[in-house]
Amino acid sequence: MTTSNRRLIGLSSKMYFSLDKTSTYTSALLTALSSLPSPPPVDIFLIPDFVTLVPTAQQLREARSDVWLGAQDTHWEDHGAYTGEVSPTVLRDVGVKIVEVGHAERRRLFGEDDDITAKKAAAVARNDMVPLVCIGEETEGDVRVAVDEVQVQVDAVMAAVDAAADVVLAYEPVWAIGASQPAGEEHILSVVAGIRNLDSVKNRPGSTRIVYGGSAGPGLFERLSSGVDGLFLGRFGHDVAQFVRTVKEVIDA
Ligand SMILES: O=C[C@H](O)COP(=O)(O)O
Repeated sequence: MTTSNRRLIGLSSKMYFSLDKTSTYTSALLTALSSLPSPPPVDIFLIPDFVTLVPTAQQLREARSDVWLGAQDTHWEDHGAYTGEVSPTVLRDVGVKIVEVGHAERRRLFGEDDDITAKKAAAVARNDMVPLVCIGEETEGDVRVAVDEVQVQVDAVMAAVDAAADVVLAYEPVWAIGASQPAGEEHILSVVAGIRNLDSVKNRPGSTRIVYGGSAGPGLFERLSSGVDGLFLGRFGHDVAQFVRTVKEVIDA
């Protein structure tokens, strides 16, 4: 796998979209992105739900798109008696390139801890996809406290993932997810600088890109571009025009 330091921006539809909505969203997105240079100067990813991965992969293939297909989760084993789970090998077969693990909603609602998140991240890298590891502190407050809380999450993942693999960390303060506005730029930049300075991050040979997520949308990236590698959008990317506007901002900042 080649390492990359390109900026990246993507969107997870979480469980908001119907089958039809994912299809119409993807078509509109591909049309809007066709005005960008090809290949685009940043990595762009789209993460629909599991059921729509196959038709979305087909849409991307038919459009010969450079947009990366992503998955919202994976199991940590490649095969076995794990009813209801999805294998990372199947995700790779479908054409998935980036897999989200450890999202705050998985941690809070489904009891996923750092150990499970680390095993999932390792499984993604082992199957030649990029782990998109969500990390973030629970409560709004001091930068030092946030970095200490996030360090435990990051160290667990980095101990499990091949040191040469590309990793993307999505810094998503839990208190800024689903909010009306993102965390303040000073807080984001300070915590991201603290993450980059962790031994488990700065000493690994593989690339570690850090994007910000949590009520991200248009108008944010120009304030973060000095220290952050991109954005991870949720609700504020549901409108294709708003998402593409944000993509352009990440390219131009
Ligand atoms: O997966 C994306 C993040 O959790 C952000 O979601 P949000 O922008 O809707 O708060």
